Amino acid sequence: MILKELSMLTTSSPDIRPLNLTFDDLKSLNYLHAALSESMRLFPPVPISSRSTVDDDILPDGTYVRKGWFVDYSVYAMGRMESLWGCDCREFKPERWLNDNGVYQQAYDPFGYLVFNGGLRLCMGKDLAYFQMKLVAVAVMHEFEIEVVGGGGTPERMVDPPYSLSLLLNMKNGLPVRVKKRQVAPVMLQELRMEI
Ligand code: HEM
Repeated sequence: MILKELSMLTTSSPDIRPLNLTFDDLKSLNYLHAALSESMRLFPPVPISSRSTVDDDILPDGTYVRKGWFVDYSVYAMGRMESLWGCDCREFKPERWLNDNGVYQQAYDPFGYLVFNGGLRLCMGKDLAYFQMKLVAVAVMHEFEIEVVGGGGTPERMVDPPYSLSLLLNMKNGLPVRVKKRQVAPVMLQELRMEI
């Protein structure tokens, strides 16, 4: 699906010329945006977070916390909760982020998706991060064919390489892939006159 979406940008650019992209082109990649959100739901780059209380308090569910206590929450576990995502919560399904017209929509409950935290402490680089991820994904997919080595699963089944838990979520042994260079010119970002 991502390649199909990408091909809509490439039809006007023969392979020998650079693929000229604008910010609006990147914005229009709804399926890629959804696939990134879905990847981070299952594999959040910041998998666990912690807060300490400045005073005695009572959490919305009635849990009592004393001054100086730590309250941790697992973004990784939240991304796999049936109560938040439904019975297909363990499936990789970018469509859950798209409305009937295929346009990206935010998660129903923004506090159920804390990949970039939420509320007043929402990550200030969120939009920039999506922009960078989309740009890199487009550039790589345009120029290379990538095949996961060792059977990474089918589109219906979630690819689940082993991860090691730390402050950031790292793949334990990396993800071996076979890379084949395609005979195409590189991607250019028009506004920045930048070759990716
Ligand atoms: C996929 C990429 C990224 C992820 C998953 C991410 C995630 C997060 C998370 C979870 C927090 C909350 C930390 C906390 O309060 O415990 C945060 C805060 C923040 N992030 Fe990001 N981030 C990403 C990229 C970026 C980028 C590219 C920038 C800047 C260029 C950025 C700038 C910030 C800043 C300034 C805060 C502090 C916001 C505040 O506390 O008011 N982040 N990010």
